[in-house]
Amino acid sequence: MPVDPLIDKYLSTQGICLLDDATTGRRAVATRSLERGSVILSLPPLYLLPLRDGESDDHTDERAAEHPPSRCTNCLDPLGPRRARCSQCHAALYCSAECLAAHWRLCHHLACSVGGSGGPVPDGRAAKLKPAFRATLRMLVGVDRMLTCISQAADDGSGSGSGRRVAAWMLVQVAAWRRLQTHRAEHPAYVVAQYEEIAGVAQLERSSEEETLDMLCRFGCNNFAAYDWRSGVQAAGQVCSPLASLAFNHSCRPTALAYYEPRARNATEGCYVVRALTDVQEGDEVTLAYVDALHPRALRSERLEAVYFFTCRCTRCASGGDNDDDKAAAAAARVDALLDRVVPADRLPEHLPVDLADTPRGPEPWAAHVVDALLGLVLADGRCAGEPEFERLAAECIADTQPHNVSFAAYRHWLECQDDCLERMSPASNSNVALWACVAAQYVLAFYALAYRPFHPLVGRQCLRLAQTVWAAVGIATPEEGAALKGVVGLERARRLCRAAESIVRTAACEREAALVVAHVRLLRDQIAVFEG
Ligand SMILES: C[S@@+](CC[C@H](N)C(=O)[O-])C[C@H]1O[C@@H](n2cnc3c(N)ncnc32)[C@H](O)[C@@H]1O
Repeated sequence: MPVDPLIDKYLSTQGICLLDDATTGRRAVATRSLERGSVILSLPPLYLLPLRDGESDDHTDERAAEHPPSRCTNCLDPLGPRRARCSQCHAALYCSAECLAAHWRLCHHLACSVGGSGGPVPDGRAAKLKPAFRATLRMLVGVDRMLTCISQAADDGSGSGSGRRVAAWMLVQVAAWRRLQTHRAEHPAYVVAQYEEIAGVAQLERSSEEETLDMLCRFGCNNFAAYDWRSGVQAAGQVCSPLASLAFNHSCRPTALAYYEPRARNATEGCYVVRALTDVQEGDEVTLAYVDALHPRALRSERLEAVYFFTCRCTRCASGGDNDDDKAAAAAARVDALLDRVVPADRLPEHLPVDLADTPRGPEPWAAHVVDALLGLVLADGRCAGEPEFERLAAECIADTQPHNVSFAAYRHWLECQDDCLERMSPASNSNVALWACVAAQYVLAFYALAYRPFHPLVGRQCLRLAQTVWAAVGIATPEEGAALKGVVGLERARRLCRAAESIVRTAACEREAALVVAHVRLLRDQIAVFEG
């Protein structure tokens, strides 16, 4: 059934359509084949909320203080000395005059002066609210203002001389906003009580309290986090992009990836971008991961049920095993079952390099084999024929492992070990620290490759991290340790990892992130080339 003429038309130009689905409401299906890395959607969000220092994207941090704005309203970069302030509302802050101009053209011309010059949140009123809810209040007032301005300007007739222009993307986003699910009845009482508190402070002129509560429920189960492209793990803002929320269902084995791109390709303004993580065939569903695909199934389900109010029916969670038609999904489900295993409390410490006194021999064969298969696939050197082949090989590599080797607990252990070693690594440190860092980084890469798609930017970034760690280790190793290092992961491997990192981030990462990773890769490859004469 058609959803909305505007939405249907827009999506058809992107190579997808929305189909009714008995389980999920609607699902986005490819109407032509979409190549890995291709942009499926690139649309400015209806609203982008920069988080302030101390605020988290889920607003659960009760200690969060109401700090002054710390990030640019347009690109989410930290505000530096070149900061610029909108001269009309005096509220919107930008990292530069360029961002101010881009944001004005994009949408600020529309909503800037509405509601006086007091900024997006009514003066003084925000102070009545617990700090943890203030980001939601700012989002609520901001989205309400955008919706009002867009409908008023559309009624005026765009270009009518009021200076307000309604762009096509705004109408598409508003049409999608109206169709988003609220899951109102499923919100627990304590969440509704929080929303009532926020609605009471916001006092939106054009929306009743009921409508305001619906808006808050929509945010709760549809908004996305925008990550800082430098760290990739720290939320820098919250994105309200209704079309992306309406179109894409969740999968623990998603076919696409979404991120906020401050200056998207062919545009000066920020867009919420959805890109294919793998080749998508005509008729296949395009999905995103609403939760971390590396988390065990129980943790993923818990979060999906608590925040998004559904029981996941994705191919990975619904797969019955070997008899499935979708062999790759069955392999992913087998990997899932292994990652889910519980480690007896007394087993994990055996693997901890407690005092880092022992020289590591290298990671266990399964991890080295998974990394080899990954490099074979990405570098297309004939050692791994394609993604299904990679998934089959990866599942085989870990089939006979023990829970203390392959499980979520083991992943957490190696991640902590990597971070710990990297922090301690210096030219003066015991060079075993560097060797352990290489071992840990290789394990982490193997886990990423198992749980995310091989061309996921996190996999690319970890390839770079491992290559950088090897290079740092070379700098501080004694000749004997150098020999041990070769056994762990040598410079030839580091070179291959560099090529893989570049290829992966060029496929699906945010452009700014990809540019940063590529610059690091180039530097490292030059250093290795000089070292080897
Ligand atoms: C952001 S919306 C996605 C669009 C939605 N299908 C629609 O028609 O509005 C999220 C909602 O879609 C449904 N959904 C998304 N992914 C799902 C999945 N893997 N399993 C079951 N339901 C899902 C749930 O009702 C969820 O609350």
